[in-house]
Amino acid sequence: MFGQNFQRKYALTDQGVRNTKKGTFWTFLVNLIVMGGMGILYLLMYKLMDTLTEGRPLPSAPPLLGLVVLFVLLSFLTHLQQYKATYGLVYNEVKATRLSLAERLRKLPLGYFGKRDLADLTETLMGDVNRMEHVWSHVLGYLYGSYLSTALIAVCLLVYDWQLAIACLWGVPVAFGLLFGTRRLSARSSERTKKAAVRVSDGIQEALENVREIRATNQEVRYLAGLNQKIDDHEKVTIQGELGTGIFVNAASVIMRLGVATTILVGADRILSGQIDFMLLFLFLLVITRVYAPFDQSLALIAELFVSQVSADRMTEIYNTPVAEGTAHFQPQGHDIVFRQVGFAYDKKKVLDGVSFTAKEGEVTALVGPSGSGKSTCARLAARLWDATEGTIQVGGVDISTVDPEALLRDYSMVFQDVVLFDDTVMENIRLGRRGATDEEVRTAAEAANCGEFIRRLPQGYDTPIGENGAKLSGGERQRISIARALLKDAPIVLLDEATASLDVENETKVQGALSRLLAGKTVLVIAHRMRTVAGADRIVVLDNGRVAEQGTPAELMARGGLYRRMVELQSQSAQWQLNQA
Ligand SMILES: Nc1ncnc2c1ncn2[C@@H]1O[C@H](COP(=O)(O)OP(=O)(O)OP(=O)(O)O)[C@@H](O)[C@H]1O
Repeated sequence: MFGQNFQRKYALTDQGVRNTKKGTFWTFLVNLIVMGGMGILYLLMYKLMDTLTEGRPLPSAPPLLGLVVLFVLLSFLTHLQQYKATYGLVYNEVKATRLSLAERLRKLPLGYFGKRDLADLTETLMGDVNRMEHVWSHVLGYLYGSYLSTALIAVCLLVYDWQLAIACLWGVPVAFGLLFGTRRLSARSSERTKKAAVRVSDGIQEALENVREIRATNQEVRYLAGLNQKIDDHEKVTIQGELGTGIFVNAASVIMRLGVATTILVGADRILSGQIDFMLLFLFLLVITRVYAPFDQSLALIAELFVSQVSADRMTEIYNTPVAEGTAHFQPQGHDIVFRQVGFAYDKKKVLDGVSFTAKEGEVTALVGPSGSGKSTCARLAARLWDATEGTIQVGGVDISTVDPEALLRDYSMVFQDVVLFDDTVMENIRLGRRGATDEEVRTAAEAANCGEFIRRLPQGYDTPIGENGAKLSGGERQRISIARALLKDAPIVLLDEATASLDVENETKVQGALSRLLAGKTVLVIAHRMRTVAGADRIVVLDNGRVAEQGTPAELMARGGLYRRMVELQSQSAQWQLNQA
């Protein structure tokens, strides 16, 4: 019952499965003990009836009182344990699940993040886990515990009097059948609601991220109208979904309660024909109230279970996506990067084909080519941010597809155009380059990256918080911080993606000074659009439409008169372009 399928179905951790078992056991016990309470009531009634009809003396109070006290005590203790095993333990499950999902996401190949965007994944980590928390704490244990206790009670009733038992229990399978029959409908409407919710989060995130562009193009009214529409759609499908589920749950509950009427009818008929006495009918009526009580609650719970299946599936999908794996033991002979007949496709679109080149240790290898020719893709593959679909990439003679990405990336520093900074102090943002670096080492790296001067001007120097994604810094300052990080890491391979593209002349000179310190003696793979930047490279690989068009030293390529030369000439023409020429 609680095997692997169960675990996957409800996206539970191993501990979560153990907790659910405990919750089920205690719910089972609680239901039986409460049923025992009904037994005491029945006994009391039986004795009273004897007194009234047969004139027997009233039963002695102490044993009955003892029984009641025992019942209260047992009931209290089992409820307490049930509470602990469901609500208490499950709150840890939420934390454990979020951590294990985050851990899994950390290891997934970048390609996965193209399939599910940020808002979608945030919705899983926050919304879906929250929804499942309610299922784990309020549903699973109760439901499975109630299944077991009802099955046991049903068997006892059937043995005792099968006709009355059928009269009182027939509604249970019919009600459940109705809910299970409409399960697909609930799941589909829940999926619609979920998609609409993700569209709303996407819209809000996009609006916040692009607030500058929206204002600059006077699109506020149009954009907000679009967002409003998404919110209205979400509201509509949510109401439709809840209405649909509500109708089925209430119908199932009414059907189940019809069992009381049939029990009375069958019971009355059998009393009249002298087959049973009134006390037996009374016993069955007492028992069915207890059988229905947990199931009444369960019907709503089952509906919730169906609706929440979409959330569980979205979490399980993360667990089931294969992670980029490999050996943690990475000991290359040197750090030459060798591409051999590398091919790559994003989904089905092939963007690299038969790419071969070597970026040697101690040299700067520049990747150039028209926009969309595959330069950034090559850099991503070189760091195993994605895996090549054809050919091999080696670093120091080791095929990188066999190396654990985390172990591999210890040997890489990356400086990209879009620098990512965290909402923390300058000091901690640079220290990300090498955890455990001393304050002094951070300062030395910052000075070498020409950061010292602007950091000293900040109100609290190195201890100044820089806002979300470094909002309080200029483009050049952000880029120099990322170079300081790379200097601190001092990895043997440096990947540079158009690092100086968006800077003014003064900043560019400062960044370039910092870069030359960073690059000395390393294997450097640089993606550059400006031919001026790459004229000093040792080797240039020219990509065109996903293939290597030509490669060699800048002088060789100039002499060859191919694509590289054309690009150099085109850029020197455009360098003379001025605003008034438009
Ligand atoms: N995540 C992605 N999913 C799908 N296609 C992508 C993705 N990233 C890039 N591409 C496509 O792959 C091709 C190569 O892109 P790539 O970014 O490597 O080129 P590039 O030479 O670096 O371009 P640019 O100089 O404009 O940055 C392009 O056609 C691009 O549209």
